[in-house]
Amino acid sequence: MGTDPRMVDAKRIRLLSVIGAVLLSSFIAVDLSVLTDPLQEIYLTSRLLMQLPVCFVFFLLTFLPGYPKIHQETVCTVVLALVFSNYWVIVQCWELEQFVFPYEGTLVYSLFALFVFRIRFSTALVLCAISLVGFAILLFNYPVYGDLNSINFGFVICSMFVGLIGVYQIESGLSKLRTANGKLFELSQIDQLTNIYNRGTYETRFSDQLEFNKRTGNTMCVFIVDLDSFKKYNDGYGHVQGDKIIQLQAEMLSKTFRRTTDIVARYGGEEFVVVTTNNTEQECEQLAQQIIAQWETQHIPHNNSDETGHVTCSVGYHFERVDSRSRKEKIVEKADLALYQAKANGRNCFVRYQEDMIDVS
Ligand SMILES: Nc1nc2c(ncn2[C@@H]2O[C@H](COP(=O)(O)OP(=O)(O)OP(=O)(O)O)[C@@H](O)[C@H]2O)c(=O)[nH]1
Repeated sequence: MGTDPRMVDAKRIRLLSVIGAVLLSSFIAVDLSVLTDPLQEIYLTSRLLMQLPVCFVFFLLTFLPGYPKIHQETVCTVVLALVFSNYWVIVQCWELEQFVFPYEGTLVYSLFALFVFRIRFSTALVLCAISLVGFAILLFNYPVYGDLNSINFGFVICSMFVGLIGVYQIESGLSKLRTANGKLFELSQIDQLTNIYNRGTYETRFSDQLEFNKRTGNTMCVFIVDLDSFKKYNDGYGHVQGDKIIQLQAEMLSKTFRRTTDIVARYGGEEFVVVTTNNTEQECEQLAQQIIAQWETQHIPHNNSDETGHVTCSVGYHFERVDSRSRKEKIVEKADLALYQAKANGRNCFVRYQEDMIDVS
């Protein structure tokens, strides 16, 4: 439930600290108008020598590169410093002239921390507990508010309690939202039937990887895998069974291509695409062989198959040493051409793209 340090925007915090300081300063003129000269001196000491410098130090701290990591503790400390300097003013005004300086300002400081700086619940709890203890000590030692001492204390407790409930609700709401967002993000990336990348994710990841490989000069190999006579399989065994075959193909490809840089995706229907980086030509041929061989091992009956009597697939692939001229569309087009050739060769086989290959589709 904690705040992710990456989500703390130092610029926003800085702006808020300036707004806080301006609000604080705007009260000065009004407060001074109700204070006598000796009390004005105390008041100005608290504002000009304590609170505003604390705000300024806070402002400077937000420039630290590691500030997001100490945001919670910093806000808590800064606000407690403001709250206790206010307690100091209350005590001084009372001791000097029995003047009842209002305590409500301290509540505003805490609410600012809770809802404007949006500190997390655990930090808010510490902040509220310490300021409440401070207020209790003040009231216990100085009967500043006379008969209203206990009522005022009760009011402060209730305000803090309401504030804490608010923080808790915001925090748990945000946490649920974050989880839902994560789930949505995952759903937008993953194909629901096969649990591998969908076409959109494949496109983006392929483009990113191609750009990276252009800089490093790595090799890339794109395999297009297509289940054979799948329409007939569906017609004979039903769509539900057909779905299971599609899932199995995805599972087998995911097990074969396990590198973090490998992209295994459902290209559409019963067609899959795999992008792999930094393999040799021999390795790519072995991988294509493996994709075909896996169905041989499974030996799942397909009585309507034109060729073998069991489920098979065809593979077209294109191997390329990437350079600045490499184009995604061209690479895929070549792998696709190789796949058409594999189908034309009688299915259940793999074909590597050759420069002299003509479009047989
Ligand atoms: N069960 C199931 N079938 C699908 C899905 N997506 C596409 N298909 C079916 O896959 C079949 C693909 O048929 P075709 O494109 O004619 O290809 P094919 O019958 O495999 O023939 P070749 O590719 O030439 O071997 C169609 O019947 C689609 O309905 C799916 O998610 N589940």
